[in-house]
Amino acid sequence: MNSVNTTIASEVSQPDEVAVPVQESKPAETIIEEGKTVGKPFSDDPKFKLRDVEVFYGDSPAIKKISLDIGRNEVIAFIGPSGCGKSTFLRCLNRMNDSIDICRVKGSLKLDDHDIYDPKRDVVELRARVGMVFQKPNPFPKSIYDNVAYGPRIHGLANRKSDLDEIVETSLRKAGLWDEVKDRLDANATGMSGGQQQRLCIARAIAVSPEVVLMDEPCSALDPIATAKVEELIAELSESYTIVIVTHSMQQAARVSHRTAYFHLGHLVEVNETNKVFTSPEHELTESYITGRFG
Ligand SMILES: Nc1ncnc2c1ncn2[C@@H]1O[C@H](COP(=O)(O)OP(=O)(O)OP(=O)(O)O)[C@@H](O)[C@H]1O
Repeated sequence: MNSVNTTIASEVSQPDEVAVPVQESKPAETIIEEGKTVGKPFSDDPKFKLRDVEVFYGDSPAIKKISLDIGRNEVIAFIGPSGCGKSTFLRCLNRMNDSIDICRVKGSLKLDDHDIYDPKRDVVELRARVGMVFQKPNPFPKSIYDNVAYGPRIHGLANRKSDLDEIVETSLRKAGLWDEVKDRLDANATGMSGGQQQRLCIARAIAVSPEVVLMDEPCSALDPIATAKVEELIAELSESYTIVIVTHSMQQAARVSHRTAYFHLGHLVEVNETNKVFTSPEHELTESYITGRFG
């Protein structure tokens, strides 16, 4: 999607050289202002409007007053060092954090102007609208067909077998998997390759016609060829869906996303067009990260 020619230092392997860690000049905490994000965190036509979001695990803050809009049909990548809160923030968008007893979420989180955390909200319906693909492919130990048909069945999206067949085929086609599996829809999904399993999980997520797909490091367990297929798929899906992707690969963020958000110690430090983040970041912490000084 974006062709970024800048060298992303931390991803270039130089086998003959010994990496010398470069010290940050100032501690990160001293150059982050709580609630202040540089760049362009807001959009004219937001799908998600997130304001002053804080997340705590027990008494420990994991997300500190983050405000961000996520646009309709935009692909936004969340990047940052391990433990900076990317996954925690992502999981707020469809209340996946609800299953963690010690997790508390504060602030205003709206999807199409409706409160995501409204106690009266139907969380099953929310998760159908905001689907999720996880780091490790997690197909059900059922047939390929039943994996994709599961969501439409429980949400009553197909009255007749022929309608269900059509949803299964369309979803597998959108996930770029139909040709590989059309002759073995009854085979168990656990017998597929890792890359096929991940595309099946994407087909399963889109079978219920979501508006948003959240992806938490969807390629970290895949080889480069399977990764390329999933990335192609993200580009195609972005025509119909809003996509939020957490990735450790800056190359991947550069390839697939329109905007990139850089997180650090629970803060959203910078968000901007992806090209800008990787060629001329505004914040010194973003620059340190993308040039491989830490992470
Ligand atoms: N279930 C949990 N219970 C307690 N603390 C948690 C839990 N999940 C995450 N945390 C803490 O919250 C902070 C943010 O974690 P999170 O997993 O969101 O970061 P991340 O940026 O996604 O990290 P990574 O890139 O390593 O996946 C970390 O300090 C982490 O230890």
